[in-house]
Amino acid sequence: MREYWTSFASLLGVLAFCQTLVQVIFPPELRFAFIKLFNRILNTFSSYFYFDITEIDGVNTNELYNAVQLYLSSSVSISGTRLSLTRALNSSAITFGLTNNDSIFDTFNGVTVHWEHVVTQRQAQTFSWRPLPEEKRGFTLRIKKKDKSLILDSYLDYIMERANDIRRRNQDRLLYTNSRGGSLDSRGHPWESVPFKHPSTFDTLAMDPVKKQEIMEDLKDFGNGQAFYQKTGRAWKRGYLLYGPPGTGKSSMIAAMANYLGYDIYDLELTEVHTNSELRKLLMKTTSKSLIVIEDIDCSINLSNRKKSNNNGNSMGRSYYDPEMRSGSGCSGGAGGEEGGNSITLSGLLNFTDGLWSCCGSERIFVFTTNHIEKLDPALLRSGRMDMHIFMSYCSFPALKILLKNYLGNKESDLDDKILKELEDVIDKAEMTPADVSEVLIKYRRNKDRAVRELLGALKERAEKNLKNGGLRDKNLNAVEEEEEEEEEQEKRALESPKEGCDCEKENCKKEAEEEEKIK
Ligand SMILES: Nc1ncnc2c1ncn2[C@@H]1O[C@H](COP(=O)(O)OP(=O)(O)OP(=O)(O)O)[C@@H](O)[C@H]1O
Ligand SMILES: [Mg+2]
Repeated sequence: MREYWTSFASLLGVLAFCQTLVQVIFPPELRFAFIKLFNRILNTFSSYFYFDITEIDGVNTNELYNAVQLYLSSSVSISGTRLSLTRALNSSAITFGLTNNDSIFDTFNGVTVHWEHVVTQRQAQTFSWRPLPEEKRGFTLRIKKKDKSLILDSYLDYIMERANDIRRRNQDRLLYTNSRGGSLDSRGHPWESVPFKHPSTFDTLAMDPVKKQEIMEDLKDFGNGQAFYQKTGRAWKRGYLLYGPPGTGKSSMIAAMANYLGYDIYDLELTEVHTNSELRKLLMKTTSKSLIVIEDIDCSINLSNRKKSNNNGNSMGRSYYDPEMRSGSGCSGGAGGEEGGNSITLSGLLNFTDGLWSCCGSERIFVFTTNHIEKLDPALLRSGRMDMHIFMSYCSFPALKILLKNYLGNKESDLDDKILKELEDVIDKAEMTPADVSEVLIKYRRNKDRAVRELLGALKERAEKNLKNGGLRDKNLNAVEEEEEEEEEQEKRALESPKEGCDCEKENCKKEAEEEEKIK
């Protein structure tokens, strides 16, 4: 041991002597060049490559530095006794990382590399447009020369990807809106964002479990489908159309999708978009891994330019009518056509979802919602644009069981068999939305038995009312059809009626002329 210390002291002595020699022999301006040359000679004989990744690259922040920091924070092999903890803005998670001048080994594709977090004091600045931090921070990656070509590029790509993943997972979801009506913020961004904290998940969503599972699997396949989309030459995007009466969970489903995939939401207010090119610009400013949502699509765009045949009824063979016709269902105004003074068109919207521009960025999901699928143009509904059509129905028995569990903590076995049977018998006839059912459950939730009884009462009452009205949905659907027929008839009459001074040979022109003659 003593010998070891003696040799160590001699080595230090030699080094100190060399340093003094360098200082004496080389003037300060040559000293730096000498050290560089010395390092270069050392590197030539070294079996390693070293890569410095500094925090600030010139005057710009180096994205790779931040990515490495995040990546290493997730590394399972971090085992030091001192770690740095950070919580970023808009993040609810705390990440830990290497402290100053600490180091760590990492393995990628069977190759081991070494990372060192290097922190030094920055030399006093004379003048700079942008004040730099006092500390100069960076990571040094040491990698064996023979391994460099094998892994360097793919390793760095992997780090960037992992870091983005971690960032997204740690960061709160963001909800973007374009409600500023086309004006840009100080950074030239057309979207405004707020943290998105909707608690809806697929667990809380009341719907048929088989359908729910199918949607979840579809979303998962999409999220993991990069290679598939690449291989098949398809843009990595998917469209979902959610349709059904108000209060059946369309918006809740969107929130559940975003929470499930960890995506941000872009809530596109079409009435605030004035031209097709503005729509395209908005699309270009969305990030990947996001849901682009247009709610109540039938109210957002004027579909009067659709072909007549599409206007008449339900081209998809599905239709329903909301008995309580909420105020929004009338869809006043809209973004399109002369009424709103906007020139955004259906074809602009189709291009938005499926044109070449829709492929800028990737991994994006378009979600449209509507209460009236029959009003939508088939072009909008076709596969490739809206790949999956999801009908959000009135509360079914399986959905009711989910609501009872969520709101009252009741399992199926907790409920009396007789009540359960009664609920099952009446639920479909009642045609109550999950929103209506939840309202009853919220009101009486402190007394579970009463809540179930009250719900049963409300369902029976609604079922009876529906029976008396001869099935509200059918009745109202007929009313809509009659109204549409009447409108059509009026349009036909308007087309056929003679204009002033008309001298055509049409039958009704002749008749009217005769009548006028009689009156005279
Ligand atoms: N399927 C459902 N599962 C769980 N909760 C639901 C469901 N449907 C509705 N709700 C409850 O009702 C409320 C309204 O639902 P939501 O806003 O999702 O309906 P919607 O279909 O989007 O209605 P609208 O067509 O009017 O926009 C939600 O806050 C939610 O609590
Ligand atoms: Mg909604």
